Amino acid sequence: MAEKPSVLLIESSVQHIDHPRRQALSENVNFLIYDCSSVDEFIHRLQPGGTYSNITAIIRTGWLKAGPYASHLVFTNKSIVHYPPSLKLICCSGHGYDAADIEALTARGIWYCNTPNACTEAVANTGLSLVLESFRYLSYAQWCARFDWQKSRELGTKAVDPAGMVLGVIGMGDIGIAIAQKCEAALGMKIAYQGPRRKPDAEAKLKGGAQYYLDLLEMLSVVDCVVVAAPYTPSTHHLLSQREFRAAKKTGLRVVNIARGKIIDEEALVSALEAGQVVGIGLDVHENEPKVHDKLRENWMVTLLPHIAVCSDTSWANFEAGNWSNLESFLESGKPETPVNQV
Ligand SMILES: O=C(O)C(=O)CO
Repeated sequence: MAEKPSVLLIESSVQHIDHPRRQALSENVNFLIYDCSSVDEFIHRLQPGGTYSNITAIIRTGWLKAGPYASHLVFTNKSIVHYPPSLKLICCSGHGYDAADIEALTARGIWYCNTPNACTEAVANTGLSLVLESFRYLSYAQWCARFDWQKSRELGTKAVDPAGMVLGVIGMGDIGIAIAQKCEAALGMKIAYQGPRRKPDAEAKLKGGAQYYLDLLEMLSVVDCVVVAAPYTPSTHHLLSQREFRAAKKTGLRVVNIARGKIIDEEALVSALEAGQVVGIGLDVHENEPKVHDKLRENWMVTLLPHIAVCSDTSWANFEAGNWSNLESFLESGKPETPVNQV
C-alpha cells in the first residue's frame, strides 16, 4: 500500500476547527503538527532524515500575522532553499500574500494558495467602521464617556456626517468593492477609485457607479476620505506620502488603511495630520507592526486597531474551508483550487 502523503499543519492559536472534515482528510494524509521554536529549527527538520524531510504540503491555518508562530517567516527564501523536493503545495489562510516569496516558490515548482474572499466581509466591515470613525471620531467619544465626559462636547462642531461626501478607494479588488458598496449603502457616500486600470465590472456593482482615476493625485484632490485596499508590492510602498497629502482638498482628507501599513509613509501622515491636511485617520495596519506610531497614538482624531480587520469566527471558518478545499483538490488532481501562482 502506498504511504500516505505527509502534511505539515502550522496551527494558529485562534482557529475554527471543522473536526469531521479534518478527520476525513486524516484518512488520506498523515498530519504533522508544526512545533518548532525557531525558523532555524524548522530548517533543521527539513533536512534529509529530519521529521519534515518528506512533507508534500504545508497548511497554515491562521493567517501570517496571527498565532504563536507569527514571527516565523517560513515561506521566505531563507527556508525555501531548504524545502525537500517532495513539497509541492503551501496553503495559507488570509488574503494578502506579501509575506511569502512567491517568485522563489514558483521557481521551485510549489503552488502557493491564499484564501480569496474568505475574509472579504470581515475586512470590509472593519473598513466601513474606520471610514465612519474618520468622520465622526467615535473612538475618541468612547474615551470621553469613560474618562472625561465634558471633552466630548467639542465633537458637535468637529465631527462631520459622510452622506454625500466622496470616498476614494485605492485598489478596487474584492475588498475595495465591498467597502465601497457598504459606504455607499450605509453612509450615502459617492465613490471614486484609483488603480492601474478602469474596472467597469466594479463600477456596475455600485448603485451610483464610481468615478475612475488613473492618477492618484487627481483623485486625492476631489475625495473627502481615502481608503487603502491595494496589495503591498514594491510599487505601492509609500504610495501615500508627503506629495499625496499635499494634494488633498483644502477641507481636509480622512485616511483609512485596512491593507498593509507600509503603503502609507507614517511620518508623512503624522506631518499631514499636524498641518491639518489630514483631519481624520482610521488604521488597522501600521508601518512597523506591532509598533504603533507614538504621535498617532496620542492624537484624538486617530482610530487605531491592531491588525484585526480579518478577525471573526466567520473568517476563520472560511479560511479553514478554503485550505481544505485546496488540499483536497491538489490530492485529487495535482492542482489546488485557488493558487496565486502557476507552476
Ligand atoms: O488576510 C490578510 O492578508 C489580512 O491582513 C487581513 O487583515
